[in-house]
Amino acid sequence: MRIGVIGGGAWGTALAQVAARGGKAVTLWAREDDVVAAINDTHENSLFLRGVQLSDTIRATGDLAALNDCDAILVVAPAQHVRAVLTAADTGAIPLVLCAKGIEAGTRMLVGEVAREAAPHAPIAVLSGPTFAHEVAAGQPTAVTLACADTALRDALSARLASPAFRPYASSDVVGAEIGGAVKNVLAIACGVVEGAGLGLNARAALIARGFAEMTRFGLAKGARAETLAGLSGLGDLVLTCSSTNSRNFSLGVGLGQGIAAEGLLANRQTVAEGAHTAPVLRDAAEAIGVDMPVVAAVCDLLAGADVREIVSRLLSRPLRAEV
Ligand SMILES: NC(=O)c1ccc[n+]([C@@H]2O[C@H](COP(=O)([O-])OP(=O)(O)OC[C@H]3O[C@@H](n4cnc5c(N)ncnc54)[C@H](O)[C@@H]3O)[C@@H](O)[C@H]2O)c1
Ligand SMILES: O=P(O)(O)OC[C@H](O)CO
Repeated sequence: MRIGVIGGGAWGTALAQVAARGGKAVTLWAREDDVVAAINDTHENSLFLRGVQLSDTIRATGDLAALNDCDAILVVAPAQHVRAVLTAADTGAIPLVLCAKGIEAGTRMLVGEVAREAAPHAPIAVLSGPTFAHEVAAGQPTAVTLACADTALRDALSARLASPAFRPYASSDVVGAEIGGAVKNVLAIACGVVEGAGLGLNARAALIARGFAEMTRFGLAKGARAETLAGLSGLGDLVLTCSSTNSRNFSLGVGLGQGIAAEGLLANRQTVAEGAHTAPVLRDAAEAIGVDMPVVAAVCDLLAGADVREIVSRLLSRPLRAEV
């Protein structure tokens, strides 16, 4: 199975490295000419994944047409750009493995729904889970959810990508795998706020648990399965992203918690904090179907400039209620 990758950010590059293990050829499309040149000339993506020596069987290209002879393509552009790159790539019926975590602004579509519109003939799979790119690229042990309705395709993809250090767990719940990854980014911002505002570890644990309740309410309403949300792509990724400043979303929240305005934190950044884009879309999508997501709403208000103490006091003064 010849693998192509769309997206030369940290995660696309790390996944190219996963796919290239054992000396297999991988074609990686990157948007930036200097990323293409750096990968081909020095086998390092010095812009997005500095310090990782990449396999010399990874060939980078700036030409999307170079992916047309692949047997499967990992789509690793940020969620807000997936539609544009898939439309431009025009890869026909080549299976797409969606690896971005987010919801498209404007349409409120999950990345899978976007891909079905932009590439209507392509079989769709989703790869998601607790995966810091640097650790994956360094070969540290990692497990992910690989969701696809077509079991033969799913098994072929799993066999192609698996190694002792990279374990895909199979699922048929594509929507569930997507929702976990999209929602956890917003909740990670909230946990970062708790850290930045010095509210303590009890508060962070409470937020992870109550955030997971929000993820579950929204996911079930959208047709996800509870066990997917409690698995690697949901709770697993939530715990990872809410625990470390290695997370861009958590780090953004730390800044907000310290009272720094979102505008400044988000200006001129090269790396993506998906939760900032997903938060308002998720809040609106939840409101539209009557799902209560107070932590997500609080993150939206903080991103819009609300005062941290006011938002914390609003959350803590909500009426007491049953846990479940
Ligand atoms: N970095 C990780 O550890 C990690 C792990 C799992 C999933 N993800 C997800 O992977 C996706 C990509 O994130 P990343 O970390 O690889 O990115 P990154 O932050 O390392 O780099 C930003 C990426 O955005 C791309 N980009 C910027 N403007 C663009 C445009 N107009 N059109 C197309 N692409 C554009 C850049 O080319 C670059 O590839 C995100 O959805 C992210 O949530 C990331
Ligand atoms: O750095 P973040 O917050 O985008 O998180 C990266 C991955 O999604 C963690 O699984």
